[in-house]
Amino acid sequence: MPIYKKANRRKAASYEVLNNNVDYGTRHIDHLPGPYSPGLASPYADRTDFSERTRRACQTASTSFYLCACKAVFVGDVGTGKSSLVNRFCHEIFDGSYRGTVGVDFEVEKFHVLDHAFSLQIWDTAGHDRFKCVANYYRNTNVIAVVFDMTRAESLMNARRWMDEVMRHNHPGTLKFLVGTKKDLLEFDNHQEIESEAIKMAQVLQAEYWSVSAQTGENVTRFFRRVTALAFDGAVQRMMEPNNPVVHPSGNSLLNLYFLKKDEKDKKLKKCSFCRIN
Ligand SMILES: Nc1nc2c(ncn2[C@@H]2O[C@H](COP(=O)(O)OP(=O)(O)OP(=O)(O)O)[C@@H](O)[C@H]2O)c(=O)[nH]1
Repeated sequence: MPIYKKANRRKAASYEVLNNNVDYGTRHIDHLPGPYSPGLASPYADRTDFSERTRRACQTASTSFYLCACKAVFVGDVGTGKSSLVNRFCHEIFDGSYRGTVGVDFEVEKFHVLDHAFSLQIWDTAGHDRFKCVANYYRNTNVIAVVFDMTRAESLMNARRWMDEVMRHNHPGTLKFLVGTKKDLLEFDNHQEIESEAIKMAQVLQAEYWSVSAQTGENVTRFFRRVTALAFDGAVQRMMEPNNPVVHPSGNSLLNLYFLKKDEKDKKLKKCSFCRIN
């Protein structure tokens, strides 16, 4: 029996048959997924497992906590494939036609990390200059993914500008990724060539590099699982440091209200240990 779901809340009014091969097990994470390539320099190269403190906090029977959603912002030049990447992961769909994002779109993906419920808010922003006003949404993000099109070198050159722009609004500890899309369109040699440039750029940006294809799905799930696990690890660490200034993880009180209302049951039973929301 095929599953039907609205293809995209904003972009299309049509309904598409979802791929029944969606592996919902990908939302359960009990080991920290590795980086794109273990040999590549990455600021998080040594993060190959959850930190001991996080594991202990999650395993201790007496520790019961509820983490607010972490926020991941996707930015990059127009048409680089941000929406396609997000839609491939969230809905297992790929649409070859192009419909530019208007302003900002967001998805919420629910995970179970080390047996704790955890949500990732995915903010998919428009690359077009006329939506520069969306910069307000860059605030208080936990993860920044600068997306470039591997078939368009200039989109890689612009990655620095995008990273600087988002980092102006954020803490230096924000997790940073540089993601090359449309891997399927490149021959092996071309891919190697652009990849070596991208790795240099990732080092400059102090970001972890990934190469993906929304068309084939290559590396998409791996990438999102890595992002989620690192964000979770960071959130648990911050939760355990009560003396640190509380930086609100999602940066949008209206959205938090929405999630809290949605999880009314959870709210009654638990309170967010990080945000101290009662
Ligand atoms: N072959 C191939 N095409 C892709 C891939 N990812 C995206 N595309 C195509 O590239 C075009 C732009 O993709 P979008 O996902 O809409 O790009 P975007 O970055 O969200 O664009 P804006 O919202 O305007 O910033 C579309 O025609 C997609 O089908 C990919 O991995 N492989």
